[in-house]
Amino acid sequence: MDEKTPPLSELQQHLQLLSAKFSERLKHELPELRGMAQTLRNTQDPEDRKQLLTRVREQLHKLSGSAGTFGFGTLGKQARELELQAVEWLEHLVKQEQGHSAFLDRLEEMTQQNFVMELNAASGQTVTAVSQAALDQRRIYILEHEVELGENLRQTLNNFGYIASHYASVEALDEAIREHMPDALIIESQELEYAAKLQAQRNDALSLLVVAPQDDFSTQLQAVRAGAMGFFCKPLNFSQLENRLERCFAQQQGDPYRVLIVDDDLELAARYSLVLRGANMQVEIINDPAMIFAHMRDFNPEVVLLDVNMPTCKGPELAQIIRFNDDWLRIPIIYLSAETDIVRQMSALLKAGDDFVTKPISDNALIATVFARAQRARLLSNALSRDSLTGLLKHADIKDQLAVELERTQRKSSIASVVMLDIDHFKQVNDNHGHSAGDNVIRSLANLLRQRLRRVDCLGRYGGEEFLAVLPDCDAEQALRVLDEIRQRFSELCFLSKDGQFSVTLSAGIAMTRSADTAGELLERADRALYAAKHNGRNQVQLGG
Ligand SMILES: Nc1nc2c(ncn2[C@@H]2O[C@H](COP(=O)(O)OP(=O)(O)OP(=O)(O)O)[C@@H](O)[C@H]2O)c(=O)[nH]1
Repeated sequence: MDEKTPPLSELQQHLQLLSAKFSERLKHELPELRGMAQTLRNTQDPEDRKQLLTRVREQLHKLSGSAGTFGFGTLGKQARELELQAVEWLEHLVKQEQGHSAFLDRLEEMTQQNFVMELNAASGQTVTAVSQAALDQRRIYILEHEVELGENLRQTLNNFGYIASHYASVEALDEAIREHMPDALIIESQELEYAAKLQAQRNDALSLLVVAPQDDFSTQLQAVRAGAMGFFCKPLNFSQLENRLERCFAQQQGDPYRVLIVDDDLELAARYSLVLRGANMQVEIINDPAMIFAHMRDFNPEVVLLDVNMPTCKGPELAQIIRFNDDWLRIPIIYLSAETDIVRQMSALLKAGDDFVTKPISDNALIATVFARAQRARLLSNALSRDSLTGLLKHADIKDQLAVELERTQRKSSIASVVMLDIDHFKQVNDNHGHSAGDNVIRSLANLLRQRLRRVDCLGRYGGEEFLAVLPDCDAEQALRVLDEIRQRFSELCFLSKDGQFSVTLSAGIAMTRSADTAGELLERADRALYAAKHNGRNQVQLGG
């Protein structure tokens, strides 16, 4: 049930539709409760009363958790108070038979009221929508008076997959900006005044990189005051500059957090999902806890939201099942429950799980809780699984991804391409230009791959100068085309070392998931294709048999 984030107005409409659906549900649920209250009045047998009262309490518990979320705050509060009384009554069933008549009066009274949707109160929790930036290709403007340098930089950034434009004067840049705002601006330090003015006119900060003839303190301070995110001295190191751009964009817009909701209440789950999608998160819902494994594997959530009271399996039980699997230890589990008893909350958390959110929860509180958990989970996961030089997955993690993807293609009868890439004669790069120039080349290839491949593709640093990419739903022809384009662009990149400029090439081998039963076999095939590419003269892509 993974859907794209709808626009805000559409989202609000969806939310209202769900509240209307919930209101329809109340038309059955409230009379049902009233019926139970009346039966309770006439039931004398203590065992029957206990059973009935337990059902009433469960029903009240559900109502107290959901009504407020759908805008029926008063009903939610009343249900909560009655639930607490029902609990009390259940605990002292034998001793205290008198007080319950007042309880039943209040219960019947509640079910007869005509509750109105308190929309204003509910939408006091306005859903914060984060705009979905055009992620595919970033527009970069360069203001550089030295035409040759500006053009070279433009060409290099285009090779990385950006749409770069070069301007040789502030006037020309200003005209372009009036037409279309760029995602980032690279500007010379003598034009910082213009950059500062531009920043002051915007609500959100523009990614600004400053190029200066020297790195003195006062120019850098000026750059910081203009809102610069990077400062570079001439002669320009293009790959360092590109790397900084990449970091700026990664900070601005990461992939949406993935959230899995497990709740047997369809409408409530749909509501949470809409609210989180409105905050640019990707959400899947499951109503049957037994489906958990497939969703954990395929969707790979960064946060799991668990209802506590589900008929077939309690939330803490499901949390314990999730914790049986070491691969899912990093994923935070948040319980969503109308349970306010701190002792019972603690006991659930002691079994498994990381946090407790009490229903009804405001939209903004839900977003904030999930966001904070997801952010931390991603940071932790990146720190553990990402290679520090390139930010790509480490050897073991990309191999894990390969196994996951192979299993998925086998289950769904789909295909994926697996690519092994290696930089040609890399030892010579190190020997001729130094280790740090070599590191720059590795980082640049990682950035280029990130830019040119899709977000669904998995990328890892397999070895020193060797990379592994897994491209889901990508046939051999597409893989060949895209890899050959990457090869071509990489060969056109111009690197700088103390001894001058140089360029480098790469070789790649592709294997198709269909051709192998195991991840090991696939890697072997891709490696053989890479070997063939090297053997045939390098700077080429080969498709394995
Ligand atoms: N700068 C840098 N060099 C690395 C890193 N990891 C591995 N290397 C170097 O990469 C070089 C790999 O060289 P080889 O495997 O002999 O192959 P090659 O020179 O690339 O030649 P072919 O693959 O046959 O085209 C070695 O010199 C390693 O020291 C790294 O993180 N940074």
